[in-house]
Amino acid sequence: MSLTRGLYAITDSLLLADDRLLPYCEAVLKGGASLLQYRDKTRDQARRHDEALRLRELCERYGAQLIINDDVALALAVEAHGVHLGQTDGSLSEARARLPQGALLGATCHANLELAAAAEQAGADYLAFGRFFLSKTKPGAAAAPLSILHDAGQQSRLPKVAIGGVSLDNAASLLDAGADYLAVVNSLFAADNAAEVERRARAFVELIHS
Ligand SMILES: Cc1ncc(COP(=O)(O)OP(=O)(O)O)c(N)n1
Ligand SMILES: Cc1ncsc1CCOP(=O)(O)O
Ligand SMILES: [Mg+2]
Repeated sequence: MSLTRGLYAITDSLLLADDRLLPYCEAVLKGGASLLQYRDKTRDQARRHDEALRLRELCERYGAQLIINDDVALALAVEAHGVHLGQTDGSLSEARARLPQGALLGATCHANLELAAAAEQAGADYLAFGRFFLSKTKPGAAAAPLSILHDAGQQSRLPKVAIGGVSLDNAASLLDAGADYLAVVNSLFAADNAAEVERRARAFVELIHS
């Protein structure tokens, strides 16, 4: 399935503790998210494998794609739809070579067009830029200007993902600046119940397709 535009939900092990992972992820998928990233920084390999497998099954039920953050081996083990790698997560070209044909490879490019060009050269399927707004999930992430989205579009035809503090209040500014996907953690998952998560996902998706 090729990438176009949409909502890219990213999990967070703190916000999704206490058995919230599956129901809240199902809620974003019901709300129309097309990409779901499993982002878990713990070292509990057995739990990570189990959760990733369940999320892959869930994504398949909703016609969405599961992307594994940081970990090519886990993506291969659970037959995920793809992997997202940052600048310190290993070689993109090696990941490309290890992944099966058709698997998605995403790359963090911060606010740097040279990183974007290198990622494209290495075989990335999308380019992620940010953080654009203050992020509760990753408060130390370096700021990126909205103009990087426009500039990246001049250089590449690959889909551009915007990340960092994305909310329903600022989403339109990112879409206007050229974002194809909105990658969101806190504004989706910091919610009291799954119905609210679904409502927020639906609102993002409506904005993206309006
Ligand atoms: C879609 C998307 N964009 C950027 C990131 C950040 O990746 P990275 O820089 O490797 O930081 P961590 O997420 O691993 O802390 C991402 N995960 N997803
Ligand atoms: C992983 C990552 N990389 C840059 S900001 C960020 C976190 C995004 O989470 P939130 O949507 O809560 O700001
Ligand atoms: Mg990473």
